[in-house]
Amino acid sequence: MSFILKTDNLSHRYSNSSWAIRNINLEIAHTGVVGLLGSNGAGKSTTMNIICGALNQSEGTVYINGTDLRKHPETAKKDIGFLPQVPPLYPDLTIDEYLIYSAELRFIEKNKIKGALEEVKERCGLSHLSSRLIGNLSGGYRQRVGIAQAIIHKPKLVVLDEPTNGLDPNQIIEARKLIREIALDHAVLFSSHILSEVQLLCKEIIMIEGGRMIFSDSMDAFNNYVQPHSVLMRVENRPSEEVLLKITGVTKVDFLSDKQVRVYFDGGEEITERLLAASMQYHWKLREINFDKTMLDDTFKQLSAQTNQ
Ligand SMILES: Nc1ncnc2c1ncn2[C@@H]1O[C@H](COP(=O)(O)OP(=O)(O)OP(=O)(O)O)[C@@H](O)[C@H]1O
Repeated sequence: MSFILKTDNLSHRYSNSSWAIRNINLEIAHTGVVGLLGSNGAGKSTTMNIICGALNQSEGTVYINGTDLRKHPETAKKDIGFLPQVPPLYPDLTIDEYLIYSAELRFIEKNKIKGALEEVKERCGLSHLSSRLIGNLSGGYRQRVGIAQAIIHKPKLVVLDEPTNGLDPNQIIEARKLIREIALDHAVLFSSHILSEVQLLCKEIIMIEGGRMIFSDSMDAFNNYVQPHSVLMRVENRPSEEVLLKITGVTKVDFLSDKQVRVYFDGGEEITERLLAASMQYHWKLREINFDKTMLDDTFKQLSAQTNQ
């Protein structure tokens, strides 16, 4: 199989400190969005900076479309577009001036720059703002300009480091839409520390924590992993533990008070129907029932523990 991005045991330590990332093995073979999820300091930016050639790794290899980035940076970088965490924007330039400059940096032939500029502005919804100074743009539009410079040379791989950070909810929705469109004909590596953000955008997810990869699979597999395993019930009349434990699927019961009980279960969400039926039969007077979603921190812990076994 040929990969747009492949990393072999990528590891990095800043000067003499401990490993910032260790043995990161990534493979991206097709278009679409791959999410790189990790809490602050997990190693996302370090990984992305290395993949884009902005930082030299201490160990390991990055292949872009089969080319070793360290050995042949010019060839490899033609296929990379990068929006770093702090976008490299010049507030005193207009959008046109900045994107033309970006096109020149990317060695786009002179007679093709105008076409590339118009196409990328159209794609990123910037055509009506061509001569606006970047310094006068809203955060959302600045981020679009950042994305535009990352795709102006039509790279196979687009790397976006926390592109929705600092945007307001409407701007986040717009940015998400744009990233989805770009992912139709590019492979996009997208980082975030927000699980729901990655769940909304990505078909595949890679989680790193403490510089190590702790999960890499489809979003479906991840969602199955974080399926809720307990429900919280609020009732008027305290149920009997014996009755609860006899309900199919129920594995454990914790009484938080006489009116609040956490029920652990194996299996799917049909548990609620069984609890509802039991409530009718035993007159618990069920007032509320909610799934306890596994918190991201817990998920990190569970996955880390599993990986380190
Ligand atoms: N220039 C640097 N010098 C020394 N240590 C660094 C440097 N940059 C990052 N680190 C350290 O490397 C580790 C990984 O940081 P990195 O910025 O890659 O994480 P991140 O997942 O991108 O976090 P964030 O979302 O906060 O940017 C952290 O322990 C961080 O303190």
